[in-house]
Amino acid sequence: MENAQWNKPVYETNGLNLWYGTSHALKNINLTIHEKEVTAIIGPSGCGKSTYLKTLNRMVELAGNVSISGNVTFQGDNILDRSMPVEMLRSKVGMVFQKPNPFPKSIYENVAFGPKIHGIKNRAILEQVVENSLKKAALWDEVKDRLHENAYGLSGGQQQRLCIARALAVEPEVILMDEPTSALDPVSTNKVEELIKEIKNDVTIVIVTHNMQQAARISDRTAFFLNGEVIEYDRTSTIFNEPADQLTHDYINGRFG
Ligand SMILES: Nc1ncnc2c1ncn2[C@@H]1O[C@H](COP(=O)(O)OP(=O)(O)OP(=O)(O)O)[C@@H](O)[C@H]1O
Repeated sequence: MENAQWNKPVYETNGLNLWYGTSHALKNINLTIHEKEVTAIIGPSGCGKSTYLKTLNRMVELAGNVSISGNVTFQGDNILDRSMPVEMLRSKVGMVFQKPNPFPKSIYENVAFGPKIHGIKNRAILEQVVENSLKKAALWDEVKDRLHENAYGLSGGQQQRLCIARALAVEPEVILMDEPTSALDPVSTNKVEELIKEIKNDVTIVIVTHNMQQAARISDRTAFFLNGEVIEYDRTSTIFNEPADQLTHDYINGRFG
């Protein structure tokens, strides 16, 4: 069942424009991300999905030569304001990438890393955080007897769930996911989808996906991007069953993209 219609806004994007050099990648984006919902971002390759996602934690600036106008507020603060400390933002907003990227450390150390950075030193507390995070990421049973083995020994699907556990360990408000299952087999994909449905009780999720069935299965709202613009943004059931825009209809039905 979808969440209530008006969950509290977490992010509010107003009149966002972004250029890489002279290339206009995001055009007048207006989008509200609601708390404890899964918001899917869909659209053809190159339409600006990842750029928008990476604006939400200001990672996009790492590309260099990026200029931005407009407003993106996170919990009421404009994150594009230079005075907003990016570390504070990133401590509340985790990210999971297309390719699992565990650290070359043990499973335990991967999950304990963030809490340690945040100052937790007590071993018993750390052990509890690691266990809870791995349980939330539906990985505990598979790794509880090998916590001190290198994370690279896990399968790709397990590594991706470990990365989700690592993100959850710092109790973020939001997790941004950039095509988190595109490198995984169907069984692992299913596990990650189930876990996304589970963790949205605790955390807001924004997910970029090329897989429209996935967007339909797991998200509450869907934004359809095309050529740097949001063509339509609505409840997922509306986008997939009765979209307002012909372009959305055509994309959903595989006519292009
Ligand atoms: N670092 C960069 N420098 C210059 N242009 C970039 C950079 N990153 C992305 N772009 C361009 O910005 C546009 C949007 O790219 P983006 O990666 O956001 O699209 P996307 O919808 O996520 O695509 P895909 O589905 O293929 O990952 C594209 O035209 C892309 O070539």
